[in-house]
Amino acid sequence: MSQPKLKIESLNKWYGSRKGPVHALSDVSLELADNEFVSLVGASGCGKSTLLSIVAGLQGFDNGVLLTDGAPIVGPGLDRGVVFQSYTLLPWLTAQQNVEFALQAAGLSAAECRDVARHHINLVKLDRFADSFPSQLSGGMKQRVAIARALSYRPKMLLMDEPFGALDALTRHQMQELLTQIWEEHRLTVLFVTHDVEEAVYLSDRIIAMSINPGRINSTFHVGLARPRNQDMISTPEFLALQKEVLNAIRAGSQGENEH
Ligand SMILES: Nc1ncnc2c1ncn2[C@@H]1O[C@H](COP(=O)(O)OP(=O)(O)OP(=O)(O)O)[C@@H](O)[C@H]1O
Repeated sequence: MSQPKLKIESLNKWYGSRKGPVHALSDVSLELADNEFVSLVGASGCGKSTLLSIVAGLQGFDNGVLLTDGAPIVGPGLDRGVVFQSYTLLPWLTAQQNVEFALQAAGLSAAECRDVARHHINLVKLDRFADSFPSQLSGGMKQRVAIARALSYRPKMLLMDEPFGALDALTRHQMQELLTQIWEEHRLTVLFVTHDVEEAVYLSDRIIAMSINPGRINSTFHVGLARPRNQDMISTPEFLALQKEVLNAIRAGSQGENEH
């Protein structure tokens, strides 16, 4: 049997705080298959961002197992692209240059950087805005640049923390369409954090609902909706029933064990 793309086993993470230790992740175990799209949902503070940043290698954990393709994750790497809610673009560089900058760090020549960056700017449909600076771009466009940048060094895994959380509803739907299209064409493993259950159902193969205090996995939902998906599916009984089930799980997990 092939290795899972991501394997998390009995992972624990504690933070120190003035009020005492916070058990941010308690015995979290999760596997992602190659090309699988998995969303993490749950009440604020259940550890979604912590888990994502640990997988990104941006912070460590106290104990447990964390492997990608069977190898331990010990820090950030080009095999994992990260997109956050805030756009994190360099304001003094154009859209094209922001992507080139990431590629220079990956060791490509100047000509390769230019070509690969242009290809990914086109992929996110920003051809006409390649030479615009972030201040000249809308929120959705800035997030397209961030996605182009994350995809440009061809990661095997895309880690996204509320990437569309700051966008208006229409732009958000457009970005969901774009992401689905890119994911269907290029196939990569995605771990996606969102507060929006509709978004999670629309995008995912699987949804992981987490509980708070301590942060842990409380339920898993397989999304059986056919692909390719379209926004019309959002009003079908099947979609709405799953959305309700996930919402109920989030509600049930929003009061911590430590608070009863
Ligand atoms: N740097 C830190 N120091 C201390 N405690 C932290 C730190 N970062 C997160 N926490 C705590 O760890 C728990 C999990 O936080 P985390 O941000 O991962 O949750 P989340 O589910 O992503 O929340 P949200 O949906 O609000 O972003 C919370 O109790 C939070 O207060």
